[in-house]
Amino acid sequence: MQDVLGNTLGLKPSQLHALRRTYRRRVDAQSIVSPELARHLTEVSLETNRQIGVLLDRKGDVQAVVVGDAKKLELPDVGRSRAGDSRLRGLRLVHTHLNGEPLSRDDHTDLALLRLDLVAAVEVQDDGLPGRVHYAHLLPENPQGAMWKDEVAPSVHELDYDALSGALALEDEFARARAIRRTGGKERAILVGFGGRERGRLEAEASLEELRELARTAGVEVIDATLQLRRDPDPRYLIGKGKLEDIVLRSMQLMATMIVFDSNLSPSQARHIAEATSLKILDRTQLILDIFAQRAQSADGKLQVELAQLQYLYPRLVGRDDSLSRLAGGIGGRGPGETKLEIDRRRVRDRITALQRRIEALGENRHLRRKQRNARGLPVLSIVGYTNAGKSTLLNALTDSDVLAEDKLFATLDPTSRRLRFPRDREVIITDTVGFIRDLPPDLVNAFRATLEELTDADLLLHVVDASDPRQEEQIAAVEAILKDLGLAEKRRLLVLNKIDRLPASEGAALAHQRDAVAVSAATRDGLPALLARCEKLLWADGRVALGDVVEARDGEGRAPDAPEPAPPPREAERPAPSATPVEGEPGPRLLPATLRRVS
Ligand SMILES: Nc1nc2c(ncn2[C@@H]2O[C@H](COP(=O)(O)OP(=O)(O)OP(=O)(O)O)[C@@H](O)[C@H]2O)c(=O)[nH]1
Ligand SMILES: [Mg+2]
Repeated sequence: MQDVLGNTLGLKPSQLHALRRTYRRRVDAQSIVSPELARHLTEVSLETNRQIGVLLDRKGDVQAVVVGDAKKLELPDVGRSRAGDSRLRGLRLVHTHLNGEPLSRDDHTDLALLRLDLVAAVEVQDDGLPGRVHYAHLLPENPQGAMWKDEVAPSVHELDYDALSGALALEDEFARARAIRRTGGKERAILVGFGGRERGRLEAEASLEELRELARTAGVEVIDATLQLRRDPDPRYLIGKGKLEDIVLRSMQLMATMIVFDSNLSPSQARHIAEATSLKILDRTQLILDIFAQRAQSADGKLQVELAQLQYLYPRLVGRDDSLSRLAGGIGGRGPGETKLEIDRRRVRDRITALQRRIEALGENRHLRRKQRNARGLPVLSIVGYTNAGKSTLLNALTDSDVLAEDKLFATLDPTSRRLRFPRDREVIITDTVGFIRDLPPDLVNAFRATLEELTDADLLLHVVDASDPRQEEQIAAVEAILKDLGLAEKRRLLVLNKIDRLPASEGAALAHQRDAVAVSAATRDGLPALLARCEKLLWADGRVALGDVVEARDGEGRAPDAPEPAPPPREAERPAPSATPVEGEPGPRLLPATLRRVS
């Protein structure tokens, strides 16, 4: 015979014996509870002054007998909930309430989180007999957004709810609703922001807004967003257990398939939260990594993203593999290559080492290619800036190209280079790079170090800022911090305030003056001549880089022997300045499809 669970300490042997005998009882499959079982429970309950509960399966057999205290009953672990599944648990909870109280918050939470078929509370009367019965079952999605329905029966003899048919009908409804949702195919996410001592409300709100953009970029449908303010993060659940429960309940109501946290979760928080729900859990870093994985085009890019994902995942792998299997596909589980993430730690470690080697090797190639590409030792101008600032649009405007530019974060992953011709036959190579973002995951910075190496070759960095974004100050600071991280703090740079077409006239110029920047609109080309003049001055004013002796002046290296002969510069008349040609070996920009292209 199975054991009695829960708060059994201090029970008399006779009471324990009576409780054990409960396992022998059964009710018919349709009834919530039989009058006999109810009476047995209320009698023992009165005698022990504790709540007594049973979990009944769909055949009506007793699966567990649980003892609580006078006010509540804690259910044993009945296995992880299978939310996302349209089925219910196949168990109903029938327990006693000693003070005539209705179903409690805990009762409802258990009903929803454990996906029980039903929860019932039988009132214990003073004479030990069963009184009214309160019960609740889940509801299918409804316009009121109600999660469950509460009912009361005046006595156990007047219970006319068919528990079995009710549960089966509900499962049908859930399955239907899910099938409809699925046709959309998108993940449905609840976003959770977090603010506290370290990050105030305004900052947390702004960050949550940005997370929304990230989610949109990742192709996730955001169905709800909530901000939790709390002095200090909860070490286990970040936002605290109660709040997490609320969110999980809400996610069930809204049929969410994932919860995305705006803060990064520690490995232990990720584990605890994953244990509290079976929804997919993602944090900010994982979402960013996923976007990168979706967007990586080049061999380099794919390897770098995979490396970053594995490095992030590695400390989060703990013996059991179900946190892994939930990462097996879709948002957050997307590997850029064929590799599924369902591999154990050891293999992850081996893979990390192998990736690092390959990236290194590619890095050497890249270095060579760069040298060949720039055999003439042209000055290099690199565009950097916050994601979505308009870097690619600026490159396009300056060089008449059509590099992909769109209103999404991280449109650009792979560096793209073009030649940009100034008046007087002066030429530079201009490079577009991956956008930066605040709290850029360190693993990602590391992984992309190879790509960002290009920046170390730059003679001048154009730091592009979206001057119409209210968060531009933080964005500038975030970019500066990352540049410093990359050892580029000393690089010469020019601040370019973009999108001034969105500002009231003359405000752009005033801002630019204030910050010693150049105000432009890459969209309307406003301010571009001034920008070019400024660049020209910075690049050539000191005579360091002058056409003709650039090779020695730059790095003392001549053109690689197998590099193609650079085409003679076209005459001014043929090619109005400024204008661009793609770097040698590449067809003209207009001939290529409008996808990301790299110069190799
Ligand atoms: N109004 C206006 N919109 C602009 C301007 N420059 C760029 N945009 C828009 O801003 C959005 C982002 O532009 P991108 O050029 O893709 O930005 P990016 O900095 O390359 O972004 P990532 O590669 O994603 O980091 C696009 O929708 C552009 O059309 C501008 O001067 N004015
Ligand atoms: Mg871009």
